[in-house]
Amino acid sequence: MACISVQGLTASYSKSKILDNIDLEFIQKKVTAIVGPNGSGKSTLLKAIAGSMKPDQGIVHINGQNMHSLKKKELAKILAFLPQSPETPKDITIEQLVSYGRYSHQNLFKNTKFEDKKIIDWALQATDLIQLSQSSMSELSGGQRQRAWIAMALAQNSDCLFLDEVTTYLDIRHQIEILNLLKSLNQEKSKTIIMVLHDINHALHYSDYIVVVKNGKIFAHDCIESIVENKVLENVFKVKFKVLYDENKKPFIVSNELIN
Ligand SMILES: Nc1ncnc2c1ncn2[C@@H]1O[C@H](COP(=O)(O)OP(=O)(O)OP(=O)(O)O)[C@@H](O)[C@H]1O
Repeated sequence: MACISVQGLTASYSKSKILDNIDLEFIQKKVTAIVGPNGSGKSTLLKAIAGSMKPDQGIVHINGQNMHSLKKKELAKILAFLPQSPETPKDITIEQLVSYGRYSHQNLFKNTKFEDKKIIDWALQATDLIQLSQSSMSELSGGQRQRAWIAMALAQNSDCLFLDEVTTYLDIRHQIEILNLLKSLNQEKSKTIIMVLHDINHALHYSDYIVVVKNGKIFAHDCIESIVENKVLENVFKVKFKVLYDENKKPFIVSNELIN
């Protein structure tokens, strides 16, 4: 069953059309990686689907509901979106930033403070930020800041997570920690994860499906096995990939040769 269905999505900046009449269905409770060349429209696609950019045309349904008819708080309970370079507010601590993730769950009549605090602490723990929780966001390294934003998205505790290049700035250990965490949220808490990734091996290892974007269109959308079998990634990136398999029969690629 699709949890997010996109029909006829077209989006532009000023007068230049970036996304051209896109139809797409994301499968509920699965991990989908969006890959494609620089400038192909991946971030624009994520923004337009997540509602942070107004499309020219098209409709997005989430769990059968027209996304544009949902109030901000309702949408935030269903979907958390972490853009590529979020603007960091000055003079707030990591813990304060993460607590913003609870906004959609708070209301005037019900005291949810204890539950909120528990989830905020869990998100800080999961992103290895407990020791830094009282540090100011303006004093952090790029990777620490990125982890704080991830923690905020996790604290939102929504069904779907939309993440744009979530591993940017992270060292290899934190990259794997975050990707393992996302996979476990998918497997144990049935979260639907949709993430733009540049690292093809991460996409092959951590996702169930891959969407390939090229020139503002969907070039392919398939399971890992078919994407690899049909040499889709070679065709789109024009790079020769040698495909190897790990002990769990998961494919990974080695590449150092361009296709002209
Ligand atoms: N705010 C903006 N204003 C105008 N043009 C933009 C803006 N953001 C992106 N673009 C243009 O839209 C096109 C698609 O950009 P987008 O960021 O969606 O691509 P991408 O596939 O995510 O790229 P990358 O892999 O480099 O992050 C590019 O040509 C880019 O220059």
